[in-house]
Amino acid sequence: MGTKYTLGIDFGTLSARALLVDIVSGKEIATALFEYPHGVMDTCLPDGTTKLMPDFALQHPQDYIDAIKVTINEIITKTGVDSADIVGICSDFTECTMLPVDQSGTPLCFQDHYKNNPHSYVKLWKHHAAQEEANKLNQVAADRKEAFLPRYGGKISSEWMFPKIWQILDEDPQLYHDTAKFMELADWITMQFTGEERKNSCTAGYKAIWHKQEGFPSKEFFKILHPDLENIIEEKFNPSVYPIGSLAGYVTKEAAQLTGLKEGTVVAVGIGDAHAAVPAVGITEPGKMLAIMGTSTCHMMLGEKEVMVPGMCGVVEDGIIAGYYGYEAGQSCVGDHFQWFRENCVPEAYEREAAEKGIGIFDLLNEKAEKLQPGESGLLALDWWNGNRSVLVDVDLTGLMIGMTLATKPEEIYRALIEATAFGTKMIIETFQEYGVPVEEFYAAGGISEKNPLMMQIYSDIINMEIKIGASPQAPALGAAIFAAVAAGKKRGGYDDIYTAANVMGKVKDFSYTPVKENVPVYEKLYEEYKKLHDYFGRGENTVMKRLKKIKENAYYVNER
Ligand SMILES: Nc1ncnc2c1ncn2[C@@H]1O[C@H](COP(=O)(O)OP(=O)(O)O)[C@@H](O)[C@H]1O
Ligand SMILES: O=C(CO)[C@@H](O)[C@@H](O)COP(=O)(O)O
Repeated sequence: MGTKYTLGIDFGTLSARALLVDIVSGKEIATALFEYPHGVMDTCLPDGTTKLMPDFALQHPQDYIDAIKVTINEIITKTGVDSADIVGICSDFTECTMLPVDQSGTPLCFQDHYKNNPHSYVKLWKHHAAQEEANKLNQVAADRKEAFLPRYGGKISSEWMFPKIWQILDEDPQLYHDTAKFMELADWITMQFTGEERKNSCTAGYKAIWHKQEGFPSKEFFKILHPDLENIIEEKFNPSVYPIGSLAGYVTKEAAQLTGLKEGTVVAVGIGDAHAAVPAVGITEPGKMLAIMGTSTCHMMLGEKEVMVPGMCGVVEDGIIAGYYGYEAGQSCVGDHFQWFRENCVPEAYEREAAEKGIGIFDLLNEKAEKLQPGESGLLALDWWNGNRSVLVDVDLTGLMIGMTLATKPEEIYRALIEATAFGTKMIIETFQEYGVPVEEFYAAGGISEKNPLMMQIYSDIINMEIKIGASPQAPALGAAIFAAVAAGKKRGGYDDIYTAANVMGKVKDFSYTPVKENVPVYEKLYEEYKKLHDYFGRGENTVMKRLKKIKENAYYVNER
C-alpha cells in the first residue's frame, strides 16, 4: 500500500482550514485556508438593510460550501496527491452553530422568501440573543429537578441548541413551522459530502442535552417549555446519534465534483472543533487539561467517572474519546478581547511604529507589554467582554477594567486583558480540582498558543503549571484527520481505534512554558483580587452589568422608533 492520507477540515469562527495528513508518519503535508466572505453578521444581513437585534451573531452557509470547494481543490492541486490516496475525511465545526433547513437539507436562507429573514440564517455559537429562552428553560429544568441539569454545570447556555430553536419559535413561529430540521453545522457540513444526515454524539451531547443512556430530554419537559416543542426531537431533530470516529457515509458524485475528492471516499461523522483537538495533542487519558485558545477558549478533560462540576459546560460519556467521560469548560471571549482592543484602543502612533518595524500589531504590543512587571500597571480586568461561559454561565455579564489612571498605557490595558483571561482559566482549573476531576497537566493548542508566546508565559505564571503546546498549528483540523483515519479503518490504511491513531498522529512541541518563580506570588495576590471582583459582579451581589444591559436595550428600541 502506498502513502495514504486523511483530510481534516476545521470550521472556525472566521475561516475554515483544511489539512492533509500522512496517516503513517503523522506528517502534515499541506493546509489551505478560506476566510468566510460574510464573516460574522452581527449588525445586518447581506442585503445591507435588514438590521440585526443586539446579541445576534449569524453566518452565511454559502461560505462553508465555498470553503470546502476552495480549500480541498487547493490542497489536491498544490500537493499533486492522487485523490484515491485520501482515504478519509472529517469536519469539525464551532458549536452550537445551527441552521434551519428544509426537507432536502437546503438552508431556508437560500429561499427567496426567507433571504431577508435573520432567523433563516446560521446562528453562530456566539449568538447570545436566546438568553430569555435559556433562562426559562433553566427554570423549568430546575423546578422539575431534571437529571440533565447538573451534567451541564447547573445551567444550559443560551449558546446551545434548544434556546436557539426556541427563540426562533418565539420570534417567528411561521419560520419554525416551515423548518423541516434544525441541524448542527458539524452535521450539516458532513451531509454536504455524503448526502445523508448523521448526528454526531459530541455536539449532540454537549450542545443538545443528549445522554448516552437517557437520550434527549423528555416530551413532557419540552411541552412545558412550549406546546409546539413537545415532539421537537422526532419531528425536527432526528433522534439517531452516531459515535465520533464512526462512519457517516461516502463522498457523493456531486461532492466529488465540487471538491476534487474521489467519489466513495470515507467520511467520518462530524465533531465539535474544540473536542477534535484533544487527540491532536496526543491526549487519550484523564488528568490532562487541554485549552484550545482562539477567538474563545475551550477547556477539555477526560475522566473515568461522571462527576458534577459547577459551571462546567458539560460532561458527556464518549463525548471526546470513547471509553471516557469528556468534560468541557470554556471562556467565550479570549482572542476576541485582543481583536476588540486592536480595533478600538491602539493609537495611530503604535500602528506606525509596527509598520516601521515591519511587525504585526500584536507583536508590537507584546514587545511593550513584556517589559512590564506583574502588577506594575495597577490594573485588573474581568474577562467578560462576551459574557462568562465557565464557571458562572452567564452571557449577560460584561467586561470590567479597574485601576486606570491618566498614566495608563495601551500595553498595560492589553496585558491586563491577557492576565484576566488567565485568571479565568485558573478559576476553571480550581473548580475542576475542587469537585474531584484532577488537573495534573496542562496543554494548549489553537491559534493563540501558536502566535502569542508572551500570553503563554503569563498563563504559565498565573496557573503555576508547565504548559505543553500542541505541535500542530491546526490542532482541530489534525484531530479531525485523526478521526477520519479511525473511520477509514486499518483495511484502508487507517487505524482501528482512536488510541493508536492519536498516539501516531497526535503530538506536542518539544519545548514548553514553565512558571517564572518570582512572578507566581504576585499573580497569586492579583488572583485573590480577581476572585473578589468575580464573585461580587458575577454571583449576584452587584447586578450593575445586567442593569446596564437593560438600559442599553431600551435605548436601542427608542433609537429604532
Ligand atoms: N498574536 C495574537 N495575540 C492574541 N490574539 C490574537 C493574535 N493573533 C490573532 N489573535 C486573535 O485570535 C483569534 C483567532 O484565533 P484562531 O485560533 O486563529 O481562530 P478561530 O478562533 O477562528 O479558530 C482572533 O480573535 C484574533 O483576533
Ligand atoms: O463552543 C465551542 C466549543 O464548545 C467552540 O466551538 C466555540 O467556542 C468557538 O471556538 P473558536 O474560538 O472559534 O475556536
